[in-house]
Amino acid sequence: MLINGQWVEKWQPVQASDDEGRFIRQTSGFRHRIGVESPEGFTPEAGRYVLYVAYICPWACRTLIALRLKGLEHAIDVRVVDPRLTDQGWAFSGELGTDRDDINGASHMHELYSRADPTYTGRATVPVLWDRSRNTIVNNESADILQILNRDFDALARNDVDLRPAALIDAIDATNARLYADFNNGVYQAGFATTQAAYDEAVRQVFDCLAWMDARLKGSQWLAGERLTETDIRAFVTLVRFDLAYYGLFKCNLRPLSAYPNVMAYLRRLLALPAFTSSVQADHIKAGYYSIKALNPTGIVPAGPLLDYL
Ligand SMILES: N[C@@H](CCC(=O)N[C@@H](CS)C(=O)NCC(=O)O)C(=O)O
Repeated sequence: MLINGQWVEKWQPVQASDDEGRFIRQTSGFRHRIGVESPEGFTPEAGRYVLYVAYICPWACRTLIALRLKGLEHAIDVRVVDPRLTDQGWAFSGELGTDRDDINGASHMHELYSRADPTYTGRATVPVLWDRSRNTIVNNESADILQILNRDFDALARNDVDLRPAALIDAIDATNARLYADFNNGVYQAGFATTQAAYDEAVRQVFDCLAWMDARLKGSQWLAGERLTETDIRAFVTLVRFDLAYYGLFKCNLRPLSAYPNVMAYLRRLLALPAFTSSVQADHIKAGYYSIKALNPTGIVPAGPLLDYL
């Protein structure tokens, strides 16, 4: 991680935990919005911003899906880091077809953080929305970037899609809150738990949440109302990694995903949409998660599972 703008080599992929061994996620440090009246001058312009993502990362893939659903590929460049975290964090090496950083010439993601803030302390996470005009990070919080892509770039979006319609905001926010706590972050809490009690608590939340989603999807195509919203993006990124990584590596193995028929049908429905399918690189997901040494010291990537939906 970066400490006061300097990369500290003793990088530890397992995140912080509380006294009971529960995993704690770092809060994001750059939280600007984009707008014609942005006090920092972050105005919406085609060609000005770059979205840095990793295909392994569910948080980054949320933003990639939103960008493609909105039809913003022509306006915002995307650069992809390698799937494996190195001892210097995310790298640009061209591994598995990833990108070199031709925009900033960085070899590692942390260089962009210290360029944006020479005194930055924290992990150099993806996604990052970068401003090539002011040479800085606009935002590194995927929940914000989802909203930025949905609304702040509306004048440039080629698709007339609203992922957060006013009439559904309460349902979206309520569903997102449960999804985040019990599912999106819940799988990480199971995977990175350092005590049995913390793991037991997390894995129960994950499977209670799957059962709740399955019941909700019985009479509805989407999770937060009768249309596709950002909530479906948030659910998808965790669902599509479930069999590939969370079931095995994160020990979320109480039941297979196939035990939830409505959830499976929903996952297939989302995978039929190009913005969703194109965000899934199974080889990156497996290589990335199984490279977490603290959870998989040998680094061996399992052969399976063979999945008929990917
Ligand atoms: N709050 C962030 C979390 C992003 C996040 O945790 N990204 C992970 C990859 S899945 C990361 O970059 N980890 C690198 C690290 O922790 O050093 C968001 O949702 O945007």
